[in-house]
Amino acid sequence: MKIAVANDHAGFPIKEAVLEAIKEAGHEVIDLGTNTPDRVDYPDFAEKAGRALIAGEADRAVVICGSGIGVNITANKMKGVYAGLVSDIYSAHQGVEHDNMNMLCMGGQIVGPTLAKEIVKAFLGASMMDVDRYKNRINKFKAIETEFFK
Ligand SMILES: O=C(CO)[C@H](O)[C@H](O)COP(=O)(O)O
Repeated sequence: MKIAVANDHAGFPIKEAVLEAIKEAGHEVIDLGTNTPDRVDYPDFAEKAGRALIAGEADRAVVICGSGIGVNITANKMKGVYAGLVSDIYSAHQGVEHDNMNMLCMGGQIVGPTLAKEIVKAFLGASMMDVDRYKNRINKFKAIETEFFK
């Protein structure tokens, strides 16, 4: 898969670990920055990753700020982006299996590099499960998305 990666300055400290995990899992990185510790605004980077998903340039995305919250809120404003804030391995795969999460958000001030690598690998190794109740629930949140995202 092609995986978009975007982060702000506070996500930068775990970026290298994230890139390593993606490559070790056999996927291609689309690096959307930032690539220095200089202060930037997280919405600009969450938006880049969301646009890459929506345009079909990326299959999934990993986006990092200090807490993961700012990028998560931003990304979920974009129709077609299903972002989850994750700091544990179970949620990293369950979010894909049940909810078809296509963007993983993490906090570089919350999750260390070793855990971040395991989270990324769990996210990338997961697939949506073919279970009617999960598909029905996704259809329900997509109906809400359609109503509210004009
Ligand atoms: O976590 C974040 C948003 O949820 C940002 O990374 C954080 O707000 C950056 O703060 P600062 O500019 O003070 O370094």
